[in-house]
Amino acid sequence: MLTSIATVCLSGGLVEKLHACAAAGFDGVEIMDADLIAAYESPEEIRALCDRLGLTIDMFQPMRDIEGVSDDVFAENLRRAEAKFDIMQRLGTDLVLVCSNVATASVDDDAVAAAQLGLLADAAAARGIRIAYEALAWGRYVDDYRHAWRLVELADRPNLGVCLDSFHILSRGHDPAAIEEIPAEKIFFLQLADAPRLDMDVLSWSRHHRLFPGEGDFDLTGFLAHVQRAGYTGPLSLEVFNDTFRQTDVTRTAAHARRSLSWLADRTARERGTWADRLPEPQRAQGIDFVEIGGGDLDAVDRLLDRLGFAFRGRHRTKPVRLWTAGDARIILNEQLRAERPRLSAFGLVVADAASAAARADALGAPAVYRRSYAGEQELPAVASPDGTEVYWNDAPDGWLAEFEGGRGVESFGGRVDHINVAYPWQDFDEAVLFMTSAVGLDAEPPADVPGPQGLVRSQVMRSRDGIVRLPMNLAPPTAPMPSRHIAIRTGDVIGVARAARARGLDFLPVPDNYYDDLAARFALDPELLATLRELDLLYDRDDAGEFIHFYTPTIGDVFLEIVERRGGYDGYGALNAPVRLAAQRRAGVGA
Ligand SMILES: O=C(O)c1ccc(O)c(O)c1
Ligand SMILES: [Mg+2]
Repeated sequence: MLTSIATVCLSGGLVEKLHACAAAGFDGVEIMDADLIAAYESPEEIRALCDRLGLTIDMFQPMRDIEGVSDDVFAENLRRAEAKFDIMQRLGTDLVLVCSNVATASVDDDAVAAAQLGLLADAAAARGIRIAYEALAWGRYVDDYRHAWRLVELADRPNLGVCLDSFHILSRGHDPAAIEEIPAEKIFFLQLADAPRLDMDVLSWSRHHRLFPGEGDFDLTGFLAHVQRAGYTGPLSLEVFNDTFRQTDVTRTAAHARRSLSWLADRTARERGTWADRLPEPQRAQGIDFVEIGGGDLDAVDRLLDRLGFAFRGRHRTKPVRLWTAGDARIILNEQLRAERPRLSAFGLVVADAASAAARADALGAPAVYRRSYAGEQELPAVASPDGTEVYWNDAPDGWLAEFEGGRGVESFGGRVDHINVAYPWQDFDEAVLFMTSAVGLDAEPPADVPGPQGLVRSQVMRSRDGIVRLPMNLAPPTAPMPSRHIAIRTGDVIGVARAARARGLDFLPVPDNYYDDLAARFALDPELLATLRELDLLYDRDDAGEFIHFYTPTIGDVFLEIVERRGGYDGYGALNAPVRLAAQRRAGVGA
């Protein structure tokens, strides 16, 4: 597989972009005209740099508003094109992207447009240059790749072909199946972008909201399978116009971009049986092995877990690490991590083959992490996720339990981890979605916005298909403090757990009275249940499938716990209660 990326995807100057593309392992680049214009290096210097970095310049782009014009406008367009052909020869690249005319087209006649493309191709041929014609989704007369292909066929020049761009095709709902009718040698270039389904004008959607493959809603494996069946063997190139990626760290974003192509090739091979670029087998998570809270001093977390009704299962034989459990939920407290404040530092997943899971994450460019361990102790392979939270894999899940000694043998309530709620700053969110999809094997649910006291918090649940692993991810508004992460424990009797915890002296996150008045208005609740909810600071939700009752502990450092009970088939997270929780936490000084 050859990989490429348009320089428009990245932040910084052209030279920085090229260094980042090479470091991320791309084979080539599409150089955006605007990036070259703003650079102080000459085309010859850029060419030499690409040579040195081992990058091919796969395409120069874009050339705009060429065809479908009057004769005098066309004469001027040819002059403009010749000047850019000069630049291309100095860059040493032989392929130029010509976008369908959006601005100056005045002649809606295929014969005229094809004749002009033919003349442009002839001028290019004299210099050994090839033209890739692309239908922009908002082109004046040509906005469909099938139309672009008809014009290319009509013009009939050996150095004129099409550029296919998944965004323009899929955003308009055009059937990509007809790609297979285009001869392979006429598909000069392939640009890939994903995008969320948005109800907005297609130009703004394209210029601001494109995403790397695996981060949006497009069926890119289906799209790529058509391209493959057409016989295309050129580079898979990313062309992602996105406001966030144009601001984020260039090296990190280039690596993130490269990961998206590895994921796409692997997923296409598995789903469609076409591309051969497979990564190690994805491992389905069968359960949550543990969740770890790290920090320099975790005594307050010990007290919290004790009062909540967790059982102390002992200290690690060789490390400053302690284990608390409630039924199948295992929480590890790790004072080896020198974070100032307690935080959610890691979680472990149970899989059939931990080494394969780690090899896959490694192939996707995730950095491996290691913990000190001694002979006889179970070693778990792990990588760092984009926010630094470590993900461990375990295929012998009870292996490490015996490393803990001196537990008190106290009974806990019956529980298991229901979900782990993580949070990302705005610039890392899409990268996190791709990481959780590609390296951890979770699927993205449709996102939702939760109104918080300092802006909308975007919430996106990543989960295993069977719902055993659920990872709601929150995106903080840019100017708000990062939302704390939390661990939610599911139990069959949240009221009993709450009562016992209160009797042991646990503070709860206090819920305003107004909330209960609203509950009474929204649901015809049994007065006794309503009184219990009010008394114990419990939150409530209900849908057609069932009921949800839950409460939150105070936040310690950057982490807190939630105890939940799901009744019937309730499958959500009490989204309507999230604004109340966020407001209550702000009042309690969290994130201040
Ligand atoms: O938005 C644009 O102008 C633009 C330019 C070049 C492309 O390849 C493209 O897909 C869009
Ligand atoms: Mg394009």
